[in-house]
Amino acid sequence: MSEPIAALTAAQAARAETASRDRALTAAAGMEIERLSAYYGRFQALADITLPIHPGAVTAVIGPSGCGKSTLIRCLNRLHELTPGARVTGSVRLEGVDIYGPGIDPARVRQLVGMVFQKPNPFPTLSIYDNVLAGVRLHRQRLSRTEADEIVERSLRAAALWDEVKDKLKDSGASLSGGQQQRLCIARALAVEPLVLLMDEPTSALDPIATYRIEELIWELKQRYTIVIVTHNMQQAARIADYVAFLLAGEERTGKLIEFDTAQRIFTNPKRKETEDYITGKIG
Ligand SMILES: Nc1ncnc2c1ncn2[C@@H]1O[C@H](COP(=O)(O)OP(=O)(O)OP(=O)(O)O)[C@@H](O)[C@H]1O
Repeated sequence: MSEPIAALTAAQAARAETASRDRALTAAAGMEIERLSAYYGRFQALADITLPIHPGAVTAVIGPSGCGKSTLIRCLNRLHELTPGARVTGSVRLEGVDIYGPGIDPARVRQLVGMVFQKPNPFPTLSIYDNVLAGVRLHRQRLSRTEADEIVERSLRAAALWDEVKDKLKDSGASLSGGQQQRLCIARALAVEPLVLLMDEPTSALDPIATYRIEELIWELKQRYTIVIVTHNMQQAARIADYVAFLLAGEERTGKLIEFDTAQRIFTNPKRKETEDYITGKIG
């Protein structure tokens, strides 16, 4: 078991800090979702989902509106349970360790499995510089100026934003364009050294050029991170995904996994008729 994963409990978090940094530089982590069901109160939003998230690859989660795509990825970093009345059964393993297991610190899980949302959400009152550091400061009380500068530059470079903002780091995050704001949010997520990056429709609020830049960035990021992206856009899934999970909800509105395969198989030769109907636009 690798060092940062073994140290998901709060007690070991400090020792894991360095190991996590080293690891993030070298290898991406895989996840295994097994018999996962998710509920909002008595309503079952997802039933019995089992699929692998392959390391260093992009997995796209697709399916019609309301089939449970967002719910699924929110279960991968324990965000789902923050909704009052929400709960999860089954397991999600990160490098072999069940993130729902006893003694696991959810805050640590959310650090290792980062999230970027649909609408760019930089903190409007914070500068670009402080936006990048916002998550880091939750985990590290003491941060020298040199360390902070290094994290800001490394994260902004990784998010392909450094050249555009390096001369105005003290400007408000809200002064940037929508696409730049989304890359700032990606920089903020990367600054805490995650192993996996979850993206919930990260380009749906962006114009085609900003979308293209984010897609290019996702290509670069998968060299170092495992990425799971929710998208409604089939062309986007075909362009960027290595693997695709197709979900569908029946009349009872509970989402189920219909098919998981390589993107190439899903888009050229899906096994299930429902998948073919969805990707050809007949349903959804
Ligand atoms: N906070 C909540 N309380 C109760 N039900 C919810 C809540 N959030 C989502 N749901 C329900 O759970 C189901 C799955 O929602 P989810 O947002 O995960 O679907 P989705 O596939 O991501 O949809 P979309 O593509 O429209 O974003 C839907 O029936 C939705 O109405």
